[in-house]
Amino acid sequence: MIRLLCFIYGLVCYLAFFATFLYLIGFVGNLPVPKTIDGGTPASLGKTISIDLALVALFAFQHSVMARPGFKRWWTRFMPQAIERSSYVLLASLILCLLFWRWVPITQEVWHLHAPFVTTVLWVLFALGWLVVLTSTYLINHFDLFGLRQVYLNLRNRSYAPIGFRTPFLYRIVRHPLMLGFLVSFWAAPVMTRGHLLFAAAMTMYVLIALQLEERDMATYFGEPYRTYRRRVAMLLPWRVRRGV
Ligand SMILES: C[S@@+](CC[C@H](N)C(=O)[O-])C[C@H]1O[C@@H](n2cnc3c(N)ncnc32)[C@H](O)[C@@H]1O
Repeated sequence: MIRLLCFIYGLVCYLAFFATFLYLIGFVGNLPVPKTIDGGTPASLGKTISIDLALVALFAFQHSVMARPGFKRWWTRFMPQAIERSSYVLLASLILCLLFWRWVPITQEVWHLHAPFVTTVLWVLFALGWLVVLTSTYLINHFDLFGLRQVYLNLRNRSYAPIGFRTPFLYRIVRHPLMLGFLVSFWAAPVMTRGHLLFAAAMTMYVLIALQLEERDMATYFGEPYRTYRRRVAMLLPWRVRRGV
C-alpha cells in the first residue's frame, strides 16, 4: 500500500513538473499564458528588483542545497528514499509557480529587434533551447531525473540502481547541454525588457555557480573518468571543445 502511495505521489510530482516546465516556456516567451515575464502590475524599481531577485535566489537556493549528497542523506532519514527525487522536483516546481505568480515586470525595453530575419532566428533559437533541454533529460535518463524511475522500481519491489556517468550525443559536445539550452532560451528574445534581462542575468549567474557544485560532486562520485571528461569536453560553449571523448 505504501509503495502504491509513493508511486502515485511520484506520478503527481512528475505531472506537476511537466505542467510547470510547459508554463515556463510560455512565461519566458511571453506566449499566451495568464502571466508572463513582461505581464502583471509594475512597481517601484527598488521593490521590483528585490522581489524578483529574491524569487530567483529562492529557486537557486532550493536547487543547490537539495541537490547536494549531504542534504539528501539528511532528509531521507525522514522520508522513504524512493520519493526523495520526486519531492525535490515537486518543491522546485512549486517555487517556480511562486516565481510566475509573484514576478514583477519591468517593461522598459533594452532592445526591440524588428528585422524579420533576426526575429525569426531568435525565435528558432528560443525553441531550439527548450528542445535541447528536453532532449538532454532523455540523454541522461528523463524518468530518473524527475523521480518516476525511483517510485516505479520501489513499486515493483526492486532496488534502485544509479544511472551512472554517461556522455551520449550532446554530452560529447558540451558537459552541460541541458543548462546551455536554458540559457539560450532565456536570452534569445526579439524584445528584451529590463525585467527579462534581470531574469536572464540572474539565472545565468545561478547556473554558473550551480555547475561548479554539480561538477565537484560528479568528480567526487565518478573520479578519474569524470575528471578526464572535464579536461576534454567544454563546459557550455561548444566551440571550446578540445578533443572528443
Ligand atoms: C538537471 S541535470 C543537469 C545535467 C547537466 N548539468 C546539464 O546541464 O546537461 C542534473 C543531474 O544530472 C546529473 N548529470 C550531469 N551530467 C551527467 C552525466 N554526464 N551523466 C550522468 N549524470 C549526469 C547530475 O549528477 C545531476 O544529478
